[in-house]
Amino acid sequence: MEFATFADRAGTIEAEPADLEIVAHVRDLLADADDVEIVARFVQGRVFPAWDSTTLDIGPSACYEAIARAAGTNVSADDVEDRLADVGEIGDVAASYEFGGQQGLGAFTGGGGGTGDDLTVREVAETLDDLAAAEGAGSQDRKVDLLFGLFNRCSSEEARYLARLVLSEMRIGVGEGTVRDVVAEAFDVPQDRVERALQVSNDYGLVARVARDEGLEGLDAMDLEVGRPVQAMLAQAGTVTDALEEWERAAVEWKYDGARIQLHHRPASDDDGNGDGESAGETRVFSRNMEDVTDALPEVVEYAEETLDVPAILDGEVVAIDDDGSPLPFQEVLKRFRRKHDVEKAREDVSVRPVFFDCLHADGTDLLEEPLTARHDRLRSVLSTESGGESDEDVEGLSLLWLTDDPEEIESVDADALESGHEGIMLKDPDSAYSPGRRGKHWRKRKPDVETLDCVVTGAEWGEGRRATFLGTFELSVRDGDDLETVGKVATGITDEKLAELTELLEPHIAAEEGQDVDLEPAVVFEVGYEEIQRSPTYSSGYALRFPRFSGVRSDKDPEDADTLERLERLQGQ
Ligand SMILES: Nc1ncnc2c1ncn2[C@@H]1O[C@H](COP(=O)(O)OP(=O)(O)OP(=O)(O)O)[C@@H](O)[C@H]1O
Repeated sequence: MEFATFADRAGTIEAEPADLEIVAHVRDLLADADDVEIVARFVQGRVFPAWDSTTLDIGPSACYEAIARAAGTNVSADDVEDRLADVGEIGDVAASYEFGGQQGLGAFTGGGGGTGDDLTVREVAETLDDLAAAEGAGSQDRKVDLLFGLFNRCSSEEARYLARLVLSEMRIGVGEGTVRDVVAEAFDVPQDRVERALQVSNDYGLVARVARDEGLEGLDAMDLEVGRPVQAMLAQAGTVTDALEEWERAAVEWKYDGARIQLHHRPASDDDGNGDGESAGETRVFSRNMEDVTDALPEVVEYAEETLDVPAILDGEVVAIDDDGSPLPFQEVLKRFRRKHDVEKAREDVSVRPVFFDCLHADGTDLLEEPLTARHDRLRSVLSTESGGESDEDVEGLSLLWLTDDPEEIESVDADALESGHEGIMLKDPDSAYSPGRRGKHWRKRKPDVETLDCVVTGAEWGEGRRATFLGTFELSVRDGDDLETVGKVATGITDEKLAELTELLEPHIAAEEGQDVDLEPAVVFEVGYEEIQRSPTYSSGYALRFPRFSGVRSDKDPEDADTLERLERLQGQ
């Protein structure tokens, strides 16, 4: 499909207010697209599959520079930025220039430019792949060159959607749910089977292509793949009473105070069955958001290599421990989690150990549909280094599980969990399947402490005096659909050292500044405690947090994972 056609259809979808009509337009778009795999991603504003943590790694200013270069010699990146400040949206800005005819890479890549001649969605996808792959010295220049080459071949409308795609701001009203429904409709396959295929693959493009080319049979044949992460099953807050009432008995586990990991392991073998001799084996570790964190957690890799002798996908938590093996607070894990350099040194300071509580796949068999208790049994057997007869306590790295209908036993498990330095307990429905990406009622978390909120940091103020070089007084927001609404400001509970760290973290996300006030693009999530939620006209959410306290950065969460206005309202009503 030509990118011009895609841009034209995207424009129609964006202008359409009615949901049903949007679905019809997207359905026609997918049905007409030869490159349905790419179009199904682009229309959601995705360049890569949902499971793939590859990023373009190109900031707004590099994008402005590419636009400026393609727009002509009289335009600078600053002009683009100024226009953005006036117009407010990068798509409108890009569409306001005339591109093409600039000498440089665009001229060599066959584009006459400006008329949307023959740029295809595939060429855009391939160029963005190259752009993402550029690394090392000079890579930023190479990225700008590649992007310039694309813009230089764009008509205004193509440029509008290219700019938005590159900066993850597509926003034409097409979400995951729409694409899921549309794939079912467009290729005449049942919705629940599309849903299942999405759960195991996490790839809307692939599912669309398989549905089109291979129909139901192809979809049903899609399985989990070791190495391709699955969305984590999530929990709701809950009580013991509710759990026992609904399920009669509950599977009770400690709620380990660490960070979620998903381990994908394929052991090395002499022969992988393909008749082509040896296979090297592979271990990958993914975070809650499916980012590849393997290199940061060598202990987990070592554990897998020592323990597992069948291919497996395991779900668990990585916990930081002190020299005696006692758990350290969650923030210590996060220090290790995204560490890219000096991992060995970091490991000397804080070491981590994995604890696994679920098994999604073992030795060629997917287990998502199996009941929790069966998955736990399978987990025990894959983690057991000696054969047979071991209890959970004897198996290193296995989360303990109590199956009980006795509230007193649950209380005592809870007390032990807290005593051991963990967060409390999880209550799980023993008969439930594993539902990737769902925050369903089959998993419930029970935490003793007051609730905290995970808020997006949307603004800040430069400090005064000795704090003049630090950002402080952070503006907090919660999600409301696609919007962010403010709920308060947090300034307390933060040391100077922490402020310096937060400044370093937030400074790249400054979108605008006026005097001491700074607007931040949504990128960072803070966990904050508070005493009360009050109704208040001061903030756009209509609520204010009383005595908000900074408790940490949720670097494992994206703004899309932050708390919602709905949750705030619920908590306020309690
Ligand atoms: N035994 C366990 N079973 C499931 N999750 C566990 C367990 N122990 C610790 N956890 C952690 O608890 C989290 C479940 O809570 P939830 O689904 O609400 O995630 P969350 O939004 O990260 O919440 P929280 O801020 O409470 O960690 C899991 O993501 C996991 O990281």
